[in-house]
Amino acid sequence: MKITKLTTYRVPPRWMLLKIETDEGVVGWGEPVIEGRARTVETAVQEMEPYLIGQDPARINDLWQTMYRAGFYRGGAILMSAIAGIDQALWDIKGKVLGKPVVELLGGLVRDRMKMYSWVGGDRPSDIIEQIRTLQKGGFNTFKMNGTEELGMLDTSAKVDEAVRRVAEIREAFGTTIEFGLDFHGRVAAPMAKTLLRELEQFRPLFVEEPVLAEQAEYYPRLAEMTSIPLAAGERMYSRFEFKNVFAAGGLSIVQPDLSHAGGITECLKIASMAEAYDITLAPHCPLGPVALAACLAVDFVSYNAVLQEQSMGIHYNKGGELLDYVINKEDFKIVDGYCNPLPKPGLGVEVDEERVIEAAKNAPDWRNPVWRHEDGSVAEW
Ligand SMILES: O=C(O)C(=O)C[C@@H](O)[C@H](O)CO
Ligand SMILES: [Mg+2]
Repeated sequence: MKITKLTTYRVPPRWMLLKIETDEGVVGWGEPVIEGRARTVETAVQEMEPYLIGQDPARINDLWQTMYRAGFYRGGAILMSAIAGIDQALWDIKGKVLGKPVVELLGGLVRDRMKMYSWVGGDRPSDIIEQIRTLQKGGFNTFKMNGTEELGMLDTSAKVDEAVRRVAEIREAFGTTIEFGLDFHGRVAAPMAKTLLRELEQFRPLFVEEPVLAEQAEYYPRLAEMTSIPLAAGERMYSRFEFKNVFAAGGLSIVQPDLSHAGGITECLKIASMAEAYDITLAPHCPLGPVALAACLAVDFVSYNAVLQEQSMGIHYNKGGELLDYVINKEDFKIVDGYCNPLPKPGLGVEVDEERVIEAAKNAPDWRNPVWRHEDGSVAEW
């Protein structure tokens, strides 16, 4: 079998889908994208084509290593997202050729169902109680929200109180009938992280995500020393070579590689097993589309340390498109009592509605995250 063609489709709300065709008619789908840089990743995918056209799609490991090493420069959000989407599509092809779900090619299920969580509150957290109540009706009992709005590198007690009050209200309303993670989203600088973690400790959030920016990862062990709140990070780290330094330094309890940013299934499987060796849990980042989610689930169902899976149904970013809009087998993604079952179909398990994708790609948005500014006019971490 030979790879014959790669086609990318940028589609609402802010995703990109990749179709890899072969000379025997088997097609694989991937989701290479960096939110807000879809066109850049699209070009990176096109620049990877010479490594792929005419090659045997079954040789995923050789194709992965070639895409990673042959261009001399490596790593980073763009190149690793391009490789990620191509890798996903190659696993999809392999499963379809063998008539098996990817999980079966990876040694089979380590669990029967996977715990899912849902976002609430939006960019500037609000209406959280109501949104939790609504999602509880859909069976969710685990949630994530932004921990703060814009926050200065050094900010006021009032801002700290605002963040704490929001969390206090959640515990007041739901007690321990629900769990929730707080995403600091890189908005919190080291000077404020210590204060916020100390003040939030009493409410025992399930985790605090990106307690500081990924480029400040040396703070993870120091922050972990002063709090019992599990610290989570990983969406802005892109290969096992980045994660190894963080694992060795300590501090992380949860690692959150993104299957569409960190080299795909081939790379994230390695990151997951490295994490397990350090007693670190796995909770793949996935505010994206159905193929990315399917790739996450393939890793979740074979990784003992997988504990939670993000999914984007109802997420505040999905304006103009929803998780299952481009999926024919929607029923396979059903979430029951907050859990998702393994996707049963061969390959990644997503039957892509290609006509819908092609139609939607005609109005591809150029999604960008907003540029926030502090009161003094300086740019704020979004
Ligand atoms: O889902 C998360 O944990 C996020 O932090 C969302 C962020 O990754 C946006 O997708 C960036 O555009
Ligand atoms: Mg996040």
